[in-house]
Amino acid sequence: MPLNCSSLAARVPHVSGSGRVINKFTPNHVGSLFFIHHQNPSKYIVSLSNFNQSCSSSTMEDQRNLRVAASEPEKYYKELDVAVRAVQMACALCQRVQDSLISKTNGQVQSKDDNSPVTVADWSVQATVSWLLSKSFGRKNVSIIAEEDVQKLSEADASGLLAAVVNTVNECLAEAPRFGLEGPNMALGASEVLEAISHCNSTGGPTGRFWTLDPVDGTLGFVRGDQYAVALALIEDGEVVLGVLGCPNYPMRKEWLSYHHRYHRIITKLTPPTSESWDKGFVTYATKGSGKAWMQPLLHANKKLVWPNSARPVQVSSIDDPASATFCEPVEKANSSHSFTAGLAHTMGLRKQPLRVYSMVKYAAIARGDAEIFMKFARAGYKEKIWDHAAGVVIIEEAGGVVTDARGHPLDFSKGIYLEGLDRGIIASAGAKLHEKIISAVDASWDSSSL
Ligand SMILES: Nc1ncnc2c1ncn2[C@@H]1O[C@H](COP(=O)(O)OS(=O)(=O)O)[C@@H](OP(=O)(O)O)[C@H]1O
Ligand SMILES: [Mg+2]
Ligand SMILES: [Mg+2]
Ligand SMILES: [Mg+2]
Repeated sequence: MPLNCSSLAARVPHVSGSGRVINKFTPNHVGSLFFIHHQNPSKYIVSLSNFNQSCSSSTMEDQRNLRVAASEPEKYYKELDVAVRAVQMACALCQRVQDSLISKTNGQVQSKDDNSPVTVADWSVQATVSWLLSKSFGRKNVSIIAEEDVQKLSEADASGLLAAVVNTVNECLAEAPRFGLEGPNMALGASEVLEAISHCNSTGGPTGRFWTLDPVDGTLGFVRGDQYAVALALIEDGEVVLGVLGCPNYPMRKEWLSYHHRYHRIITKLTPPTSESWDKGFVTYATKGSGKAWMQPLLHANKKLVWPNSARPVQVSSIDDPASATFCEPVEKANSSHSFTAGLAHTMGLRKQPLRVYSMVKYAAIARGDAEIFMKFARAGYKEKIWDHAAGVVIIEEAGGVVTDARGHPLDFSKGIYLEGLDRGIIASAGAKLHEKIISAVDASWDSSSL
């Protein structure tokens, strides 16, 4: 079989036509140069040996990468690959549901016991991702902690809601082949959908492996037509080892991030759909210890895109002067004290207005260099949940940033559902220098605060 771009691309999920040149193939390759991204070198090597081609590396660094890749296959490759595809599918699902929520306002938003909102999208994403992980890795090998449960869906008067969830899940899973995943042979029934949701009943802890999923983070933003995220992470022996964040409404012009509430209207009126797939939304991801974080466009946003999807690296901002830094925080005052962060901003000499954005999109904004600081100080007694942070933490760290609690201690994902022991609040920043300044500012003002 001749080695050419399409035959190799068919075997190597992340190959694209726009990466860095790392190899010349000789003697029989078709086309003079091949372009490849670096996040999957091990697969790449497998393909080369299958084809029995010789290759010459273009730089010393590439030769080193190739040797490393050949001797040490990338850990969590398969998990990352499935997780990225599943989050891509979840983003497609969410966009469909958000469009229908906004155009119809037909009451598909429910309230949970704590009065927080939940929608068809939250349950449907949880069922879909749970089903896809079980399909890919075997149900008994997959443990998941996720936000939603089936209680409300199982109530006697919830048959309409359950039917909407079942439809939404099946509509999404029918698209699985386009994302390179296997869907069900026939549409799932209500009991299978409920089973997939309630399979997410892991309690986490310090040993073993489990996934953590926030099917829709920032549900309030979601129902308001604004920012939200789909967050999936894998935790092994208490450490987040990979994270994937889908941010379907993230504008490629970062100034639009702060246009919340009016965002949806503006983005749909001012930017007609074009062939440019980067106008809005992406999936960002990283594997612990890789030193790289990636971002790829949403597949469904551009019907012309098929898997393998292309990715590009993301990096935190190099700004370390607070005067030029942008800080982001939750939109809702109830979720984080705006007055305390305003005081910190003043003390540190931050000049810019806070960027208030719903959901873990804030983590994505730091990872891709659109903001430098994220601060969250929840009211005393509120316990942060692991699914609200796990994916964002590993992505920021691999993009070059720092995430700790507001005392400077790492977040502890080994204690079950909650980030037990979290001190004061959460700080993420683009680098150690900025980070230290924030922790010092918190130290200086904590005792006089009412938190
Ligand atoms: N009282 C209180 N204090 C602190 N945090 C809370 C609180 N209530 C909820 N939550 C969690 O906040 C998640 C959304 O967080 P955000 O940072 O995006 O806040 S905001 O929506 O921008 O205000 C939100 O996630 P989702 O439920 O997935 O939307 C909640 O897990
Ligand atoms: Mg959440
Ligand atoms: Mg949620
Ligand atoms: Mg919620």
